[in-house]
Amino acid sequence: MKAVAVDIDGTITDKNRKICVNAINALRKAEDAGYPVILVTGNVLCTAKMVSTMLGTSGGIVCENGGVVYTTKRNLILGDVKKCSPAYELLKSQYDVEKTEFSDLRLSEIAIKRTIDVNTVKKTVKNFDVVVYDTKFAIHITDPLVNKGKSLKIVAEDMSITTDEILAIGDSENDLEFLEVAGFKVAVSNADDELKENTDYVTKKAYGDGAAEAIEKFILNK
Ligand SMILES: O=C(O)COP(=O)(O)O
Ligand SMILES: [Mg+2]
Repeated sequence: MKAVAVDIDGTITDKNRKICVNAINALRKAEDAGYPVILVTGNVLCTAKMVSTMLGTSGGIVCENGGVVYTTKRNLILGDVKKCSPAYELLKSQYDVEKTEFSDLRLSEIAIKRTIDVNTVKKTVKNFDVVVYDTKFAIHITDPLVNKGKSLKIVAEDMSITTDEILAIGDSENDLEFLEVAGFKVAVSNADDELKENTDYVTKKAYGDGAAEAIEKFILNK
């Protein structure tokens, strides 16, 4: 492996999005050992960039579920939010939905609070050209042409590595695509069943402690 790619919410944090100290330490040690860390998240760029700065990660950043890519070589908006708006407007006309905070900073997709069942969202917008993810922290209405996996490939290219040289760690359905392209796939123990069924390793510990467990086991203690 040459790099580590981690989801943020539910993977290096706890269930309330509070970052886990063990995950911070493991990520710092991975960087110090020469394994750049890539953040791959549904969060907006300014949130992800601040997490990257505070963690000291040196790999690129995939945000908005692949809709936005940030590397030392380029900053790309790949998702088309114009595909997502009509779906959101229909939802809003039928249900009491609310965008997540800082929605004006979201460039390539629309994220709403989990005040509505995700299956109701998926049913309501089924005729629109969108993909809906429930990350357990928000519901995202996204451009089907982008996802975390496709954008991780762009980041890997800018880092002169291939995605099969990356160890990837995630917790929910919006992580499926980036784990799929990674060389070693890890689901934390709190992950969705669908993610756990498609991985090389499921951690014994949950949330950020699980991410730390996998980094120590497969990167630091190799
Ligand atoms: O933005 C979200 O809803 C979840 O973010 P994540 O992809 O880092 O888990
Ligand atoms: Mg997550």
